[in-house]
Parts: sequence; C-alpha cells; structure tokens
Amino acid sequence: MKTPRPLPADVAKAAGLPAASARPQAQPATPARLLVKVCGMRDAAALSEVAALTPDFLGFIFAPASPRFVGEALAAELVQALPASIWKVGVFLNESTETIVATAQRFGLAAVQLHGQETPAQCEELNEAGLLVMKAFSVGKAVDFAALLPYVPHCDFFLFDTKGAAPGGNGTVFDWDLLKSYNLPVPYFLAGGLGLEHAAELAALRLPGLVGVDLNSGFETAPGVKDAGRVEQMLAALRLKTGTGKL
Ligand SMILES: O=C(O)c1ccccc1NCC(=O)[C@H](O)[C@H](O)COP(=O)(O)O
Repeated sequence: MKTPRPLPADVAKAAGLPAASARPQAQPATPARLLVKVCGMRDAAALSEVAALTPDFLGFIFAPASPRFVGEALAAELVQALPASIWKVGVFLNESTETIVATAQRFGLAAVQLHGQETPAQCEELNEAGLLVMKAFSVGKAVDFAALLPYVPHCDFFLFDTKGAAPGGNGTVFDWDLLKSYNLPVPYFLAGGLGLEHAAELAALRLPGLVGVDLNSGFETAPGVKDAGRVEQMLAALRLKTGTGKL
C-alpha cells in the first residue's frame, strides 16, 4: 500500500487540516482560508496563466462526454511540468481503477476526483495506489450524510456539487444551508455554479467541514478556457497572495 503524498504543511495548516497524511478523526478546525481548486483545465495558454496564480488544486477532466475533456488538448508533459506545489487532480466518471491509475501516472496526477457512482471499495483501491481521493456527491433538495459513512475511511476529501442535467459543470448553485448539519470527519470542497458574485459570501462562509471551493464554469470564457483575471480576483477575495508563485 502506498501512502498518498501529504498536502504541503503551510497549505494544510491554512485549511485547518493535519500536516501529515493522517486522516482527520474529527472535523477540521475553522480554516484560516479556503483552499481553491480550479477545475476543467483544457486550454494550454489559460493553464499557464492560471497556474502562475498558484491555486491549491488544478482539475483536469477525463470524462469523454464533458466539454472540458482533456483528450488530446493538453500534452501529459505539460501537466507534469506544473509546479509541484499545485495539486493536480484528475476528474473521472465511473472509470476503472486500472484506467484511472494509468492516467494518473501518465499525467503526474497526485489526486483523483470521482464524480460518478464509484463505490467505497474503489476509493480504497485508489487511495492504496497512493492517490489522494476526493469523492464528489451531487446535492439536490437534501443530503443524506449517513449514506456517505462507508466512504469516510477511504476518502481524503468530499466535494459537494449541484445535482443537474450533466454529471458536473452545470453552473448552478445548491442551497449551502443543507451543509450546516454536516457531521462527518472528512473535509469537503463546495462546488456548483460558483462565480465572482459569491466571492464575499464565500470568504465569510463558515460551515462545518468546509475547507475549499471549486471554481469551474463561472470562471470561463468558453468551456475549458479559464479566465485568469477572474480567477485572480477570486483568489484575492479569498485572501490569497497571488501571482508571485507563493501562497
Ligand atoms: O465540468 C464538467 O464538465 C464535468 C463533467 C463531468 C464530470 C465532472 C465535471 N466537472 C467537475 C467539477 O468538479 C466541477 O467543477 C463542478 O461540477 C462544478 O462546476 P460548475 O457548476 O460549472 O461550477
């Protein structure tokens, strides 16, 4: 069994997470700032601009039906060459463990986001393969947190996204108050329709277990083409130091 690479100590500390790879046994402390994941990177020029802003995570979608599917758009070497301080996340939808691990090796991904109906057993397999595991769940009118219990031992993060017509990237917000009763030890990212208009609210948002936000269609000029200016404004609003290669 391989151990997933731990988050950099300063990033973990800012997010109120343990510095080492130890899985939290209790909910994380209130974070000093939210971690930021910019998802759906597909355009090489935009990737370079956004990477220069040093978000915590960059997401690459490996679901062929997505308009943000990496496909042949980005060379694996380009992704591999990104700064080591940025966690590279591969987003997969009901893919086999074998394919996910092979893709992660090819692109140098440290983390995987499972956006379909993946089981706790598959999360465990991927975690044991040395990948940080983020399991996504779609949120509609209610969340059944008890149903997530089997995932707890095998996931580093959860990600709550808005349920919609597409499996992800719907561009719509769910009712964040549904997360007020979250009582599991796995820290989570908030996703779904986030845009600059939410910046102030997100900077002040306190929800149990919330450690990060996921930015996608609200920060694009076209699917997969991120607007670095808008990302930079969001990072600034969430009180990150940007553009210097340092968090
Ligand atoms: O964004 C996609 O096209 C996508 C397709 C299939 C599976 C996952 C996908 N996105 C994953 C994400 O984490 C998105 O950032 C998340 O769904 C929020 O997107 P948005 O509502 O556009 O902010």
